[in-house]
Amino acid sequence: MACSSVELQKKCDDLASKWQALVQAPVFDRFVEFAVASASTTEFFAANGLPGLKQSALGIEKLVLAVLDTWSGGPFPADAKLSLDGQMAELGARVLTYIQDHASTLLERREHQGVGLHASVAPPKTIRFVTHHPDHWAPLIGQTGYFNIQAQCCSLEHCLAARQEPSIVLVDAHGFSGSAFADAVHDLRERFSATRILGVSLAADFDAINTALRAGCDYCFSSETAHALVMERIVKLCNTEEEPIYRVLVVEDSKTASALIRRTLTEGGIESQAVTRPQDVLTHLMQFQPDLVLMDMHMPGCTGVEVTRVIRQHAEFLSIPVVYLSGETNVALQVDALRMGGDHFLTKPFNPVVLNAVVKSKIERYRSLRRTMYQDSLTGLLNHTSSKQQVDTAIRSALAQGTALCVAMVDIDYFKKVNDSYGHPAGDQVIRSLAWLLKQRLRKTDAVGRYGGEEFLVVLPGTSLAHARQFLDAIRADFSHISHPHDTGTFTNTFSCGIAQWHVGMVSDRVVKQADDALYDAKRSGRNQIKVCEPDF
Ligand SMILES: Nc1nc2c(ncn2[C@@H]2O[C@H](COP(=O)(O)OP(=O)(O)OP(=O)(O)O)[C@@H](O)[C@H]2O)c(=O)[nH]1
Repeated sequence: MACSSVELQKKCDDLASKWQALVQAPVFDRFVEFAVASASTTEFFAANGLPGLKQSALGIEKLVLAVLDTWSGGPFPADAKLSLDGQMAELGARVLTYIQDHASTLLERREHQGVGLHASVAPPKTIRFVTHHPDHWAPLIGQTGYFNIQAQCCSLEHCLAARQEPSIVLVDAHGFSGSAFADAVHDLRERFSATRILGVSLAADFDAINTALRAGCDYCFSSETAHALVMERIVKLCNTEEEPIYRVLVVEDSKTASALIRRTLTEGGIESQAVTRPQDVLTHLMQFQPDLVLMDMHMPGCTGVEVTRVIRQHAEFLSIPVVYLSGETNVALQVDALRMGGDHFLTKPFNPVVLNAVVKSKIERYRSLRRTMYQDSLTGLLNHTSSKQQVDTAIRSALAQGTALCVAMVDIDYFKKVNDSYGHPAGDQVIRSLAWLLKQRLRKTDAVGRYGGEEFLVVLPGTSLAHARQFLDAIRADFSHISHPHDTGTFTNTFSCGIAQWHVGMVSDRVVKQADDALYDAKRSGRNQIKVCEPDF
């Protein structure tokens, strides 16, 4: 969970207080506030990795949206009130149980990640295998330890009785009869609020997957899925990073309308800034760096379409989503506005739940598009250009803060032989394994990128040469034990590494070159080892 117990309780209390306000005075404005809060609560649970709580909140949101469609004042529908009362009480009880079970949250523990030695920072994630065939999963369980994940096989009853929620439960459908698998998943979903549930060994048909998802699985795999793909999902789930908060620039000349829009965005957990003069839009875009622009259509001296056209003249804002929000009901004009570089059109008065949903879905798309520009597609790490930029950024901050900085080059040994002996896909899997391992073991402040084919660049701010060596050597030793699957068995592999320490006056190319020279030294000295570049100042 990425939030603290206090934040979780606050979110739940906020929803409850809006519900109470509505019960006391059932007026439409209060209902809209409750509607927005319910959508925001669902998203809050989803964003913080709480799928069980999300499911409960979603039930409330669905009821609310049904009422929003039909009710606009007068006595609040009695059946809806009864259902909402029940679901609010159930959610409150579930949140309370969850908080009591989690005296120290992952966030509280995570805060320690910025300090100390790398190898001891991240608390291990836990995965439980609920299976009738432990031998089948033994090789995969053997791998997890290297990724700082504690795995264990157990019975369903044992798993349900656990005091601490595991990060992941993998439920193996093989060996469950009739509806027992769906019942097991359902019980786990009810019991655990944050655990991700993986259904494996399912029949590869629509009904089997749909039933598993309905019961509460978050991810489904058929019996034909390779273990490597299940492992990839497990590592990804354990590797989640926090998304930076969404940012929206509101271009609107009416201060009242702007305040209303911004309040709705805040309810949805979105940060915003307002521009009342269209002429100031470029300055705000540069300074605030939003993910989306919400644009009024008619402003004094300028239309929203004209402002969008000016924005689109700047290469860096060519793809930023622009959503028009206007009282304009003329469809031809709306279509024209979209043709002129807009992405969506919402009419005023706006439905606040829909506004936040549109804004968020547009931002998600935009961010994932941007990610492809700086991420390597095979590993999800930074690509060559972005990893070099990370070195420059780290040098600037080491200079400003007067702290240490080390840069390392990591290269898989005899990789050509892997491709030649086991095939290119097996080679790709080795590259991915090393990428996951590095990512899993680094601190939030470190950076790792895929520098070339089987070569990685690691940036370790605030780290001495001795610590960098100790940390990377532990990873080297672990990597050499990981068995990689191929068609008829498994094989192991090693890597070599060179480390250089940055000193004041060194440019990024020089420190990277020194790390590369040290890597060459490690290769020449027999591989599967680490060499450091001795300071030459
Ligand atoms: N499977 C796979 N292979 C790749 C990828 N990128 C580069 N390679 C291969 O990686 C191999 C690198 O080989 P070499 O540079 O000779 O190095 P090596 O065999 O690892 O030998 P040493 O580095 O000296 O230990 C080449 O055969 C490339 O084709 C990739 O994305 N996937």
